[in-house]
Amino acid sequence: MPFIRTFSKVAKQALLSPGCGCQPITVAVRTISFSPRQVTSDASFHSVSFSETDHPKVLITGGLGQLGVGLATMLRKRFGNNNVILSDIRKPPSHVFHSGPFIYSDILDYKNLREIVVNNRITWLVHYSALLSAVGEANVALARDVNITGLHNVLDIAAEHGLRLFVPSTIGAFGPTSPRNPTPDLCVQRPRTIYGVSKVHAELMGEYYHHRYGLDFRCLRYPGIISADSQPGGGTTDYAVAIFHDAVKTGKFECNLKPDTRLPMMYIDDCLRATVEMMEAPADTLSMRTYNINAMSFSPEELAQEVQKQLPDLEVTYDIDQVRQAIADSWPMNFDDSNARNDWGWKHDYDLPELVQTMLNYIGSDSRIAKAN
Ligand SMILES: NC(=O)c1ccc[n+]([C@@H]2O[C@H](COP(=O)([O-])OP(=O)(O)OC[C@H]3O[C@@H](n4cnc5c(N)ncnc54)[C@H](O)[C@@H]3O)[C@@H](O)[C@H]2O)c1
Ligand SMILES: C[C@@H](O)[C@H](N)C(=O)O
Repeated sequence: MPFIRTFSKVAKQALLSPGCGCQPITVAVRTISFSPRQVTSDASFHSVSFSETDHPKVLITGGLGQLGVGLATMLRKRFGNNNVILSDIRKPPSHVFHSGPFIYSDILDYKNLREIVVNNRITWLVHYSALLSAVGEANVALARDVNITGLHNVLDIAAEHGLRLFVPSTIGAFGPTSPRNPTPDLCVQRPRTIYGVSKVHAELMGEYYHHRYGLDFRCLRYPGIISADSQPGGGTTDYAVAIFHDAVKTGKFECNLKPDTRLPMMYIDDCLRATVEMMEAPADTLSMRTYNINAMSFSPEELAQEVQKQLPDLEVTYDIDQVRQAIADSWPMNFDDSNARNDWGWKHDYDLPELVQTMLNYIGSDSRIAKAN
């Protein structure tokens, strides 16, 4: 029986301050027989007494995807290398493995995840594991397991151990009946992908645990994220990363979305900074627990034109992927993030020209180094 059903009392507000966690990473060696899903009805959440001056001890699930390594780098600079643990089910590349603590964690393995949280005195959990929109449609059963069952494990462990929990949502949490231009925080959400359905579920479950049990749940709906040094994991917005690599390497790009498909987008540095800012925001500044964040909106032809200002010889052709196109046509065109801006001061740094310049500088210098070696 899920532990949530066994609680008769509403737990007190989970502690809001970031917690301490200065121990070196602990390898899981014990088998724990006690399950928090079987606690008795008079149980209450841990009352964690951390000093305000101590750093949080952070665990990032699904950390080897497009966003996790960058977030770990940012958090490690802020809180210290040993206070941020990356985890995933994949083998980390050598530079990631040697840059700070890494641990194997399958979010579908509840006991293992709980053991990692306990043994390492985790206080913040950033839950990045997911199957994105296009790969989710290709494997609905796996997406349902990872995105929904995995989330249940994370929620229960976060609630039981008084963690601050960040779960990203997405523009994909909206659907064809949502207002698309712009899309506000609160409106109809009837997505038509398993990815979107699982993210609406995550938003609602996180907010429910917050109101019912005091879980410090925080959620941002990210737009499509664009990064130079990490590859996207199979989404609908991936074209906006691929164009830069192809433009620099071959001077040609074949786009899988129609030229006028407008979607909200953001450079990775803005996305990761927003995540840290929202995690650090005092609870009383958060009038909601799930916020839209945005930076820019553009279509493939507008992005191509901006890239062609720097690389005029770039040739762009279109070969439409019907699955991705149908998904994109149901998503927001512009995202209204005024609540994030008003409540906790969200402000993006990168618009389209800065994004293009930054991406080309990064990928261009990378390819010059590769050619020189
Ligand atoms: N990248 C974007 O454009 C974007 C936009 C909106 C929201 N998001 C959200 O941000 C989060 C991170 O996105 P990303 O782009 O880094 O995703 P990604 O697909 O690149 O990485 C996801 C990671 O999850 C891991 N994973 C899969 N199954 C797992 C399991 N059973 N246990 C543990 N890990 C598992 C994968 O190995 C992978 O490394 C996701 O929740 C995603 O929905 C991303
Ligand atoms: C938008 C986002 O959630 C992801 N990049 C996708 O396209 O699936």
